[in-house]
Amino acid sequence: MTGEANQAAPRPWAKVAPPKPLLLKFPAILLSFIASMNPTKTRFAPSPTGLMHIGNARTALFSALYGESFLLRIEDTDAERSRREFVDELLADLRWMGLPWQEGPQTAEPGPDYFQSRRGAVYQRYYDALEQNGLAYPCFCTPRELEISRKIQLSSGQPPRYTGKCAHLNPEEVARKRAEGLEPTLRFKVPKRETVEFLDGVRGPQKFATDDIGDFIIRRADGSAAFFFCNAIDDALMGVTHVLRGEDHLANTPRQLLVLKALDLPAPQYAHNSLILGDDGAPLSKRNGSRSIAQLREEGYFPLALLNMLARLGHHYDSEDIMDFAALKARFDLSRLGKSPARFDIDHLKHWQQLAVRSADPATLKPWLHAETRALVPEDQLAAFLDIVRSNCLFPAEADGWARILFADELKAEPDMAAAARGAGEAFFLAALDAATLAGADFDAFMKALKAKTGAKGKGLFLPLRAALTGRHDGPELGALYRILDPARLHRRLAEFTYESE
Ligand SMILES: Nc1ncnc2c1ncn2[C@@H]1O[C@H](COP(=O)(O)OP(=O)(O)OP(=O)(O)O)[C@@H](O)[C@H]1O
Ligand SMILES: [Zn+2]
Repeated sequence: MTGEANQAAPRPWAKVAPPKPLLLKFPAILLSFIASMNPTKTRFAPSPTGLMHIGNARTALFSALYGESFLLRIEDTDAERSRREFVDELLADLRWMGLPWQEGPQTAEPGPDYFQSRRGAVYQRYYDALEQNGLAYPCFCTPRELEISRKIQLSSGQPPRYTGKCAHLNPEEVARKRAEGLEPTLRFKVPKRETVEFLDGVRGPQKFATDDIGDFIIRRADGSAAFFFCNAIDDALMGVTHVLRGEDHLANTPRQLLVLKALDLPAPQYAHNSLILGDDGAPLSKRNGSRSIAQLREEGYFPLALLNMLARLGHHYDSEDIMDFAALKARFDLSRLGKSPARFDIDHLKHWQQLAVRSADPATLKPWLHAETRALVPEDQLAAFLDIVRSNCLFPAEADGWARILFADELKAEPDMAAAARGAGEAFFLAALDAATLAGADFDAFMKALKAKTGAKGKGLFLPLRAALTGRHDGPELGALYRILDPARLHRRLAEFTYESE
């Protein structure tokens, strides 16, 4: 492995070691040891609050590409927005993309190992440890009080952050407020006048002053764990060595490093990728209804196309060839990640889709077709039809269109194509019928005979034939059409214009 992220992160802020909670000291040492023995372990930790979009998918892919082992964790502490069906969709999307996770849930049934909503008891041990060591305190401030304080700070030109008001409550005051039935949040006490530094695998050295970070909530009033806390704790407990995630989390990292340091837990190395932007220039987000992976899957995109597009979105490969997951993984290099935001362009995805369709074998292509399409195509014509699909279609719906043209009787011609056929005249099609009868399955012989009889060439030869046989401008080469059409149907289509042109 190469790349900046594998160098030890400098931690000059670790000058004064915090009091080590005895209860947790031994496991922490053990965890560091295990982490040092283990291979690079990455993770994807989505919240099941919507359908996975291309930004999430790229984060998952980069993590899977980089990690020697890859873990999946469901961050479902937001009870209001988290939904079981989104976990289902998420697992389906990752499986469809072919991203194998070595650790993580196999079903959407929440369990204590990889669903944060079920890990309250684990987190409680660490809350207790922080509180006992004076590193966290209950906060009874109401949302309204916090909002007023925020406004005051903003109006006096200060950045809004928690004032630390409740840090000064004595145990009696805390007990009294609790007795009144007030449910506090738990805040992490941020050390003063320190600097948090880390080496970001994408963005290089990072430095944050703790004085710019207000004491932040690590447990919500309803008892649920806040992101800063459970995300960091779980990475440590699960032995994650490298966190590849979106840049939206960069400012969270110093907070998470402070929590881990306070608990003497090992910190992973972080690499923050630029966000993927949509057409409107805003980052893709579950909240703004960005195009979902499920939607792409339904439209018939191949996972291989998506993987190849995503792997090149903000990451450079020397080869422009389509590669499978293993090849993408072998050539993935953290130092080739770009710092500027990448824009999702559907045409790039279509480019890879075209390569994926072209290179797909029958075993991949056949189930990709709609069931109705498969029902239309005679078994002995399937291979020839798949060849037509490979060079003419991007999606199953397009393949279905061609199956209807080639294997069903009714033909809906584009208006100008019907005119083009009629324009060629009765004599042309009578000659074509004769030539077809003479040549049988031999397309070259058919063309030769038709040319000889009519003197037509170039567009004047091809266009009326294409018009009569398919009713469409574009499509498979004429020879392929000629060979795949049932002779009786071919003759009927040519004969059609021997009457109409009168
Ligand atoms: N537009 C984006 N581009 C790249 N990565 C993204 C983008 N949006 C989110 N991510 C990353 O996807 C991972 C999972 O994030 P999460 O499940 O919170 O999704 P989200 O789209 O940010 O959701 P929400 O809209 O609820 O904030 C995180 O690592 C996050 O940084
Ligand atoms: Zn408070």
